[in-house]
Amino acid sequence: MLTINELQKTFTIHHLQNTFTALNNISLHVKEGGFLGIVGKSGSGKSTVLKSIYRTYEPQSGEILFHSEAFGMIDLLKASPRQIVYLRKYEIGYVSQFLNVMPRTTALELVTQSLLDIGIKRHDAVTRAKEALTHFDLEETLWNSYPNNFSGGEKLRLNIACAIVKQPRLLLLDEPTASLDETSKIKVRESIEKLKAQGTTLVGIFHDLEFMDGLCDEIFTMEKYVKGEIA
Ligand SMILES: Nc1ncnc2c1ncn2[C@@H]1O[C@H](COP(=O)(O)OP(=O)(O)OP(=O)(O)O)[C@@H](O)[C@H]1O
Repeated sequence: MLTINELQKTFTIHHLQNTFTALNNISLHVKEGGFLGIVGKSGSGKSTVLKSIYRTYEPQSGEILFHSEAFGMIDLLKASPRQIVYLRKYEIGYVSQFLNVMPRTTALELVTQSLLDIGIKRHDAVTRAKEALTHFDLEETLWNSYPNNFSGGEKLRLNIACAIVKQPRLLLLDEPTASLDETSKIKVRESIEKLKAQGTTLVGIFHDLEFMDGLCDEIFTMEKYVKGEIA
């Protein structure tokens, strides 16, 4: 489903005129329906890998081969902006700790919209959106409120609902449970298990190794790259 070959990403800090390597020849593979957990020290490049797959970042070299339903085998680094927009809409989901709120869009409308975007009829979209919000324990009193004033945990649960409700073929999870309490974490785990059972392929970063236990099929450990050496 996803094969990364020799991925290299450097960042240039312009005001310091300094370029450093964040990813040095990363190669990994995730089979269809599998769950790969990425672990490693802080700053070792875990989020950079996910952001490169989602094409938020553009790596300098390497390949990210994704088995797309629409485009067949595609190198995400070479995909056109249109193809990336399509894949983000229909095939690849990304959940982080942060919510991109749309101005004057209520929580319910936000989740509904992500279903309307993929062609679900409004009536069904609203029903499924309500089910997702209920599942993630977002109080009904909040459904018609604007999320910019939500607490961190509420925003996060809304964010997860928006991504999961679309049932993407590949779901990238960038520490989505970081600020959640135990009960909410269990909800997220249940949803991930359900997605897995439906055949969704997952790549996730979780600091909480207990959370990953029994969920991941494989673990990839990032090694921090420092000045030409593996630290
Ligand atoms: N947009 C950026 N511009 C400059 N440097 C960046 C950028 N994004 C990440 N980095 C740097 O790249 C390195 C890897 O960052 P990344 O966020 O991928 O690490 P991580 O393993 O996910 O860390 P953590 O576990 O702390 O979230 C870090 O040194 C970070 O400061």
